[in-house]
Amino acid sequence: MMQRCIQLARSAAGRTAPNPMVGCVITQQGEIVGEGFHPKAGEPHAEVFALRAAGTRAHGATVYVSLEPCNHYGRTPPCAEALIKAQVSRVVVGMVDPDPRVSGGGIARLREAGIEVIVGVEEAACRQLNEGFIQRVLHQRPFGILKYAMTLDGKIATPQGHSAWVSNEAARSQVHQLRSTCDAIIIGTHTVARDNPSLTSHCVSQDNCHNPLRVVMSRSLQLPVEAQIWDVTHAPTLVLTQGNGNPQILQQIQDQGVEVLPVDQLTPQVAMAELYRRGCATVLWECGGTLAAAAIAQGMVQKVMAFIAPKVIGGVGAPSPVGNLGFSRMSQALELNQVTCEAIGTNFLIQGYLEPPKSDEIPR
Ligand SMILES: Nc1nc(O)c(N)c(N[C@@H]2O[C@H](COP(=O)(O)O)[C@@H](O)[C@H]2O)n1
Ligand SMILES: [Zn+2]
Repeated sequence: MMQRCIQLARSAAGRTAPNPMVGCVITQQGEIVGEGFHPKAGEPHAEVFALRAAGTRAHGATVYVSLEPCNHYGRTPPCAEALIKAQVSRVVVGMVDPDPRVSGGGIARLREAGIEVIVGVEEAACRQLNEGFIQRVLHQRPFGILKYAMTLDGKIATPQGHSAWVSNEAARSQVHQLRSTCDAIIIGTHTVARDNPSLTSHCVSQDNCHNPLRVVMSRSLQLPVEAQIWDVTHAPTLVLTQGNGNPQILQQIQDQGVEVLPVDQLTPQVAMAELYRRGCATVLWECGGTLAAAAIAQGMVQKVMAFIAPKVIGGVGAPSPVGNLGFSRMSQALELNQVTCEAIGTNFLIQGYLEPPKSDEIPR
């Protein structure tokens, strides 16, 4: 049932920030009588939809929910009260809500009302479902994912910068799917100029056409006038810049509907702070090696997703996915945790989590 909750929750992936993805299932004698998920911040919580579907069959029922029911008045009233009012008997919770407005309070309120509460069922999966929300709430910044595709010899392009395509079609389609679950994607000046990416989800499935906010970090504004990313018909674009870059390009892209925001110091940290302010929970770094290294060094990358293609392109000057981190010894290498490896046809996806950087190891 908790796996079903997670599946329901995921149907709103990319659309709930700053809120979490949550799914809820209500059962009577093992039979599902109501289901729901949280579709969007400002709309009712998953429990409310499931209770509506169950109606009077919620009396004496067991409720499964991937996140602790809330007990606060936010954009919506407390779910704990709704569950008490519906006279459910038992609530099975995936994980405690890290939001300090809830954080154990919902569970305590249900127990106080005489409802049996079981906590921590499929907890690891529930935590993974909401790694963006957890990062946002606990660290006041979005969860950063660095994604790249490289050849077997560690190159993301030829020495001339040509990169279409490193990975196979199935891997690229998985990236489109990934984009549809993110709130923003960041690239730098060179990626716009060299790759001309659209950075959309290409409407991966009928029920998920969500496109994240596309963010270009550009100090110089030495950007092409013609680029797919300036077409804001299907997805918005934000250019973060510093100082007085090229005023001509600035005017031209603004005329097309692109938002330009000058900041004092254009760094990955400042970009992520701005995206946090805008409500983002999960941010994808699809940038080149220099920006990727800066993002890692500033602790703005929590997860790495590396697509590896069995190709060898060679070339001493061919770019690699991560630029200079200032390390000179292999013992300084950043090791990923919870590593998984998945075959996608003849390509591989290796992913894992980065420890937060120790300030004495990485130059900032
Ligand atoms: N248990 C649960 N189910 C949901 O469907 C939810 N969206 C939440 N969210 C929690 O409530 C906070 C948001 O409250 P409002 O939507 O603004 O009323 C969010 O931070 C979570 O703590 N919980
Ligand atoms: Zn709630």
